[in-house]
Amino acid sequence: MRHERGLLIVLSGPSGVGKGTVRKAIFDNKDLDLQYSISMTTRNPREGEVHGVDYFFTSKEDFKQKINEDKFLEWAEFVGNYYGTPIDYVEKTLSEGKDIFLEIEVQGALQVKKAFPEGIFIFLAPPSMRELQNRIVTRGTETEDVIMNRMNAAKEEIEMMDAYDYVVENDQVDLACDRIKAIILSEHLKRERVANYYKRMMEAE
Ligand SMILES: Nc1nc2c(ncn2[C@@H]2O[C@H](COP(=O)(O)OP(=O)(O)O)[C@@H](O)[C@H]2O)c(=O)[nH]1
Ligand SMILES: Nc1ncnc2c1ncn2[C@@H]1O[C@H](COP(=O)(O)OP(=O)(O)O)[C@@H](O)[C@H]1O
Repeated sequence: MRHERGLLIVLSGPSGVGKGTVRKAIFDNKDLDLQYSISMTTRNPREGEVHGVDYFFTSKEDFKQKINEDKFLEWAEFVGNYYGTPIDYVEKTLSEGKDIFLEIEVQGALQVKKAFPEGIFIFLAPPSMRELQNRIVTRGTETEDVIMNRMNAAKEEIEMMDAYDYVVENDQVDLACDRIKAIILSEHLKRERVANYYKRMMEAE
């Protein structure tokens, strides 16, 4: 049958918009059966972050070696650090027919789109630039310099919104979470309908 592989879902958007928060809400909600792709990064762990849960933390040397060994589906340099999606787990999950969920920044999402045009690309957008800045400042994990760099990156990232299949506003976490759930469920229905129709059509006289 067609479409027996799982769905690849990419949630992307500017730093501070609430990707991590919304992603956690989606995973806490048991309506969807998704596997999370844990990224590798060279940035230092923040307080409370756990290796192998939030990220695989590594050195720049090790990261570069893995780039050369083609271990990443995509990777990007973002405000001075490397971030990448280990390819093996993505491939394994999809081939088992399970859905995989990636939370990555915009350059990486565009690379994934080239490799997996059938993926579902969701851009999480802030209600306003002022609110975006508020959220990064309120989170309190970055210095003023880093916040400025991230705000500059955000302006460029927001320009890439058109390349996505869906734009979801993160005004309230539970609403954004519901919208994303609705997108994933309807993509499932769409694929099932196409697959069933295809089967019926091929079996019919
Ligand atoms: N391209 C790419 N971006 C990633 C990956 N993992 C995380 N990111 C993104 O890198 C950016 C910085 O991440 P991080 O330092 O954790 O900051 P935060 O997301 O703002 O809390 C965010 O936009 C993440 O979504 C990855 O594997 N690949
Ligand atoms: N809908 C929302 N309304 C208000 N604050 C939010 C919302 N979503 C996330 N936040 C807050 O904004 C900050 C950045 O969220 P985070 O999930 O770390 O963003 P990202 O992963 O995109 O960088 C956090 O302090 C988070 O609690």
